[in-house]
Amino acid sequence: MTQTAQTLLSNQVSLRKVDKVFSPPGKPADAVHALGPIDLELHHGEFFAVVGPSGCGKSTLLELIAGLSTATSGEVAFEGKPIEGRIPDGVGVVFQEDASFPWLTVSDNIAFGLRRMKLPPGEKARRIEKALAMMGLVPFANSYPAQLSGGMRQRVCIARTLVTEPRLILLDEPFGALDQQTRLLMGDEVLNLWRKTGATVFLITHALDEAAMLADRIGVMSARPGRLIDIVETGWSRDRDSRIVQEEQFGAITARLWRSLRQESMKAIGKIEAAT
Ligand SMILES: Nc1ncnc2c1ncn2[C@@H]1O[C@H](COP(=O)(O)OP(=O)(O)OP(=O)(O)O)[C@@H](O)[C@H]1O
Repeated sequence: MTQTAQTLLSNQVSLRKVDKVFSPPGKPADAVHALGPIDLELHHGEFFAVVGPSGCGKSTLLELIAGLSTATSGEVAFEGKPIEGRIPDGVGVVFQEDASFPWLTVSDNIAFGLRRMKLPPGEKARRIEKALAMMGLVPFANSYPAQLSGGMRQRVCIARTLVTEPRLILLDEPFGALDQQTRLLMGDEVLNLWRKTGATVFLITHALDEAAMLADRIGVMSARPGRLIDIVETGWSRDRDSRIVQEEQFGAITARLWRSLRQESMKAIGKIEAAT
């Protein structure tokens, strides 16, 4: 096999020279160059996190991979096919805000993830049970979101994505609204589901410690327009959990992330101050 063919096989997502400019119609002076140029390959089964200063284009990057937004130039592909204007089959997305439906039970919230899939009823029930079990929600299957904590509601949202059995899971700051201890424990949950499903995970986070604990590789973005200025390999084993935050290597990784980010974050804050 040629090296190019091998690279194509091992890369699940590929971004080539991708730029995103938001241009309000009829107002060229208000165009915002949000991102790019970006080149990035995500490997099958890896855990990739992205950190970057506020407003640098992290969510924009995730939306391009999710097919929720279209690149102004360049190519974005999932499993060798261009991503065009819709979430590709095999991709699941979880957003920061609690997106559970208050009028549905936990079970029905999870079933909602399957609404567009034609599955035999037995298979539907099997997947819902599996997702409930994987996210520790079995005792709450008939509860309503209002009866759950914020962390549990976010688990419901993750379970709703899991039922589709995605090969790539996109997480946009999914624990941003949770307290620090719950975030660490949710990190363990996500590591567990990453191991059990074998899916690739792409996580956007503003928390350097979260990226350092969870990811195999961490992409560091510059201030807007966001480009990748560093990629840090953590070197953790696949069976890691939140206890690694006590390890020396953990401190070294977060220190390296901060070294790469500090100046970019100051630029981002400078821009905010200049604009206000
Ligand atoms: N639909 C849009 N129209 C115009 N500008 C947009 C749009 N979406 C995002 N932007 C701008 O693009 C830039 C990048 O936004 P994005 O939300 O991707 O950044 P982010 O890194 O995720 O931010 P944060 O860390 O604050 O969540 C910002 O300047 C934002 O205002």
